[in-house]
Amino acid sequence: MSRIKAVFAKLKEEGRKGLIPFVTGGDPDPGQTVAMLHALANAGSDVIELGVPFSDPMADGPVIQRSSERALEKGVTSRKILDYVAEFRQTNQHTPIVLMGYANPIERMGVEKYVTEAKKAGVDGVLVVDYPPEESLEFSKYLRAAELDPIFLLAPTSSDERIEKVARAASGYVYYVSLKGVTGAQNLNAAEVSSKLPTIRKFTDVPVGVGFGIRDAESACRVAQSADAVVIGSALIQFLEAGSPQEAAALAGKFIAQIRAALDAQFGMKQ
Ligand SMILES: O=P(O)(O)OC[C@@H](O)[C@@H](O)c1c[nH]c2ccccc12
Repeated sequence: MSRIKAVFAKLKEEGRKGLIPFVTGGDPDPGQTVAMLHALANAGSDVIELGVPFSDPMADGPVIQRSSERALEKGVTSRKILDYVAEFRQTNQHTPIVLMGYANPIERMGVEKYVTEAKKAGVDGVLVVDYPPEESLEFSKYLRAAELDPIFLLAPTSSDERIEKVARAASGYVYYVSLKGVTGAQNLNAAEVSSKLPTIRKFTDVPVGVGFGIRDAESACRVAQSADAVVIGSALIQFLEAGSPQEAAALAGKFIAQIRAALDAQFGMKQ
């Protein structure tokens, strides 16, 4: 069973909700990234989304754009991201890692090689923002052959037909984008999210993770009423920006631990 599948099966059994932080690999300090991954895992993250920095991240708002730029300035490449994962895996074999990125850096390495190297490093899933399922048949084929989960995005604008197609191709989890906009947007509407999820669930049993605009324990708990997992990126990165790069691991753990506690207090696990 894939690590992602195992994590969601356990959450379901316990009646708990998944917590998925997003950080850009190499930001704020490449020397801190592996420690940060461990801190996120130890604070109760169920899956970690690790961003591959890219110069033109069109789905991202200013916070993640800045994060990506900082990492690029420090020379963080796709290869280095894979090395961080491999180092993390030496002592953590249970927390799934999903690589988040754009097609260009992957194509630069070569799609097949990228998948082989990702598998070797201990990656569990890959989300490529500009690879919708119909344009990434070859890529998905390589991922499946390597037993990596292709993670796809659905959005409020997705038609029922599209939802069906993506839901059927999904494994690991489906990523439902909560709003029309970019990462870090402020107009989250949990009621709107919950009205869309039954359409996705009609076509698949794969868990649904929801992200975009979740900023704190309160918004995480509201979205978790209907989602299987919540994704938090920009708010975490902003929190890290307020501290020094050397403290990044400790701060990331602190931020995620309080959201973990709020979710567990409300869903399933008795304190
Ligand atoms: O930043 P937010 O609003 O908390 O949303 C999560 C998001 O950052 C993360 O999942 C992500 C980062 N880059 C992306 C690109 C596309 C889809 C999702 C993402």
